Amino acid sequence: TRSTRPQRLLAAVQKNATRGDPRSVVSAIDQFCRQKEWAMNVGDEKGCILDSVVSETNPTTVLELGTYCAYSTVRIASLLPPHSKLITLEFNPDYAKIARQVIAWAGLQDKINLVEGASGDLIPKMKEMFGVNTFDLVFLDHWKDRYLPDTKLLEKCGLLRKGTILLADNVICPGTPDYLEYIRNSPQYESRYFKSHLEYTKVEDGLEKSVFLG
Ligand SMILES: CCCNc1ncnc2c1ncn2[C@@H]1O[C@H](/C=C/CNC(=O)c2cc(-c3ccc(F)cc3)cc(O)c2O)[C@H](C)[C@H]1O
Ligand SMILES: [Mg+2]
Repeated sequence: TRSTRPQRLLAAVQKNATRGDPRSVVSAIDQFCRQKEWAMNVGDEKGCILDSVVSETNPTTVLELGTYCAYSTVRIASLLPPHSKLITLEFNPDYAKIARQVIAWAGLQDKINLVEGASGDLIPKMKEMFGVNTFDLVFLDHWKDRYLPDTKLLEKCGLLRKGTILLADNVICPGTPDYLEYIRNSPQYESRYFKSHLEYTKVEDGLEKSVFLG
């Protein structure tokens, strides 16, 4: 049977990227998506904004919602200080399988915990599963209608602390209107919009960075 796009993306990584070199994995995926097949990775333009937020946050504990092919997973983990942890949640086993291989090619297995399952089920288990107290940074990039419920769940589970950063992809395209409305009007958050473009296109999109005020 015909291969899937994530399988072809992985093949491009294994062909064009250097084992153990996360930046070459990121470049290989961007090249594949620009030259061969579009895929819904945060991409190189928004990726630079992601890099700057990660670098200035210098997080010890990161949560990513929606791994897909692990493009942003690798991008984030490559910037983390030693002994820091990135937990990424992916409920589709086929994508998880591809993502694990991309992460392995980048040589970042020691910094990344990919957990298969739905965020709604796993977020309440973060403390018991990983001894996480609170997250320093959360990257939201899963189904767009799940950003708001999962943010409220993170609050309820006490996984956010004063200063925790939430960074949300696609707040314009495809759009996350209920999340934006909530986070921009809540006295518990200070938000800022970083205007950019939908990955590999000229369509407007952007990232919303929100600080939890506690
Ligand atoms: C109930 C489960 C919730 N909990 C969950 N728990 C765990 N994992 C979850 C959960 N919900 C989803 N996932 C996983 O995360 C991934 C899903 C990612 C979704 N991303 C988009 O839909 C998107 C679209 C466009 C786009 C823009 C313009 C276009 F024309 C076309 C496409 C661009 C973008 O940058 C985008 O990120 C993965 C596929 C999916 O298995
Ligand atoms: Mg996205």
